[in-house]
This record gives sequence, C-alpha cells and structure tokens, in this order.
Amino acid sequence: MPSSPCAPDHVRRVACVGAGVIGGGWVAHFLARGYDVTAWDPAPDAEEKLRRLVAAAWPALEQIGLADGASPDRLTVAATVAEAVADAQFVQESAPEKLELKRSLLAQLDAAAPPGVVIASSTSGYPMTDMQTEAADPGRLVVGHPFNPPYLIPLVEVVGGEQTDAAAVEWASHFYEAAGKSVITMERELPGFIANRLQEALWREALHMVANGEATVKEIDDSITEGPGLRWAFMGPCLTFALAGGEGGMAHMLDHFGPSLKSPWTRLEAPELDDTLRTAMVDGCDEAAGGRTIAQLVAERDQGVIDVLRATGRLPRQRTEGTDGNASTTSSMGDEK
Ligand SMILES: NC(=O)C1=CN([C@@H]2O[C@H](COP(=O)(O)OP(=O)(O)OC[C@H]3O[C@@H](n4cnc5c(N)ncnc54)[C@H](O)[C@@H]3O)[C@@H](O)[C@H]2O)C=CC1
Ligand SMILES: C[N+](C)(C)CC(=O)CC(=O)[O-]
Repeated sequence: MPSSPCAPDHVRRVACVGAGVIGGGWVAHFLARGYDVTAWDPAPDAEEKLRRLVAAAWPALEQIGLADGASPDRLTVAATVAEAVADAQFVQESAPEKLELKRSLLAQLDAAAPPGVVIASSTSGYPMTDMQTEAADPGRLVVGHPFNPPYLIPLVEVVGGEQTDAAAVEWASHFYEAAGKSVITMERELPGFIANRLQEALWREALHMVANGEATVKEIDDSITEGPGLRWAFMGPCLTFALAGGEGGMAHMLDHFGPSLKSPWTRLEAPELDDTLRTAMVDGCDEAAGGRTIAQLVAERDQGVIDVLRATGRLPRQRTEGTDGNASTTSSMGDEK
C-alpha cells in the first residue's frame, strides 16, 4: 500500500458507500464533524432516505454540538460508486452483510479510490482476511466496526486482515479519533470483534428464552434496562463483577461464583431461527413498542443515549437559563449542579 496521501487529522473529504441504517448514520456523523461527504447507494430511493435520516439525526447532533461549518448541505450524492470515491481521503463501506458482495465491492472501491487512501468496512463480523481476497491493494483495507447509531455511539472497533498493512490500521485508528470516535484497535482478528462477540452471546440466550416460552421480549428487555444495563453504561462487565466480590474483589467473586460457571445456565449454540421464533420476536417487539413508530423510537433512543453520555460525563452538561436570568448547569437527566 502506498502511504496515505493525507494525515488522519487533515482529512476533509469522506466517501460513504452504502447509505442504509449504518451508512446513513456515518454520513450524519461525518457531516456533524464538519467533513464534506460524498455518498453512493444503488437503491433508487437511496438519496431521499439518506437525506431523511440525516434530517432526523440533526437535532440530536445540534444538541451535542456541531463542528464549525458543519452542515447537511455538505452532502453530495454521487451517481456512481467510482464518482463517490474519486477524490475521497477516506472511504467507509456500509453495504449489506453478504460476504461475496463485500469482496467484490471492496475490490471495486480499491480500484476506484486514490492510491493509498484507507478503505474501512462497517461489517458486523466478517474478518477482513475473508473480505480482502479480490482487491489489488488489500493492504489498505481495514474493518471499522461502528455501533448504531454511529453519530452517537462513540465506539469503533478497528482491525486489519492478514494482508492489511499495519500502517493502514494505525492510520484508520487515528482518523476515527480525529473524527471524534472512541477507538479499540485490535491486534488480531476475531469473528464478531469484541463487542459483538459479547452481544451475540446475550442475544442467543434471549432467542432461546423466547423460543422456549421461558421469558417474553418485554421481560428480556426490562431485565437489562432495569438491571445490568444501568451499570454497563459506565462500568464494564468485568469491573462490575469485581464489585460482586465485596472487599475481596474479583478474587473472591471467582472463588465464590466460579463453580456456577459450570452450571447449565447458558446454551451457547444458537437456536433455529424458524418462523415461530421469528414471529414471536417480531410480535414481542411490536408489543414492547406499544404503538410507537420506528421514527419515534429512533428519536427516543437518540435522546436516551445523549442523556446517558451527559450523565456519565462524556458530554458537557447543558447550560440553561433560569427564570432569574442566571445560567445554571444541569445534566439532561435533570440533576441541578
Ligand atoms: N444495522 C446495524 O445495527 C449495524 C450494521 N453494521 C454493518 O453495516 C453494514 C450495513 O448494514 P445496515 O446499514 O444495517 O444495512 P441496510 O440494509 O440498512 O443498508 C445497506 C445499504 O446498502 C445498499 N447496497 C446494496 N447493495 C449495495 C452495493 N453493492 N454497494 C453499496 N451499497 C449497497 C442498500 O441499498 C442499503 O441502502 C453491514 O456490513 C452491517 O453488518 C454495523 C454495525 C451495526
Ligand atoms: C445487530 N448487529 C449485530 C448488526 C449490531 C452491531 O453490529 C453493532 C451494534 O450496533 O450493536
């Protein structure tokens, strides 16, 4: 791979290829950070959907603070994939999770993007080694795995494949940091990376419980939002469990609860995703939504994430004007400071 033509913190032009839930979320993030963004997506209604997604995300982005000059007007939708990446200084691919499609698209992007420009895939789980097989310059291809919505959830997991240059992984990590993300750079490939490997274990168990009629969708969701989810926003599962050992910390926790690891609590193998389970999950989620539309749920989720980021000190607290004209600082969860 020729070295990147641009330092990570000098990037101004980003291309986003694939503009659905995640590609659109990346577009909103990069626009809010003041980049010029060119997007491409083959769907006939892609531009309309993309501009709608950006418009829906913008109030949340204004709330957390826009970069100087940031504007949805700095989005261009290209007519072809080659046009989208022709003068890009970084490319984020967010096409459907199909291995053959990723392989040929990444090869296409590699052929069309300027030499040395780093190309990242949003894949949720494919190792880059399996996706870079058809590219002429696989050295510049990395995974940059985001979390939904990429414009609010800070984490990006960055990892290369067997043919990726270490310099491309390092460049991508620095670029995402400059673009306001929180980066975990992985030394080695792992299917599902770190966070999805953890999420999938929980998800498999949820599906087993619904399939066997052991818990409802609502009970599963409440068990996390009213329970461990509250701790996980600011303390990970390992440190949280260290506190389960009291003054003895993790050592006591392991001595105390270690034997139960061998109890048959978990099933690990995924259940068959048959029609009955699919229907139970879809109906259960409709019931949990209680009549709220997807757009309403997205707005609710965005506000919830902003509130959590504020409450845990990862966003500045809001300035509010009191009736006496004095400004006070509050978290968006309302605790006056
Ligand atoms: N949905 C999620 O929560 C997350 C998804 N991802 C990853 O992001 C990627 C995209 O997933 P979503 O946005 O959820 O899917 P999506 O279905 O919402 O969007 C995919 C978009 O790709 C477009 N597309 C179809 N063929 C294409 C091609 N040949 N080239 C470029 N674009 C093409 C489609 O028209 C569509 O707009 C996947 O790799 C997925 O694993 C990563 C993190 C979270
Ligand atoms: C559902 N998903 C596996 C595609 C989710 C992710 O990859 C990350 C996220 O947003 O939780």
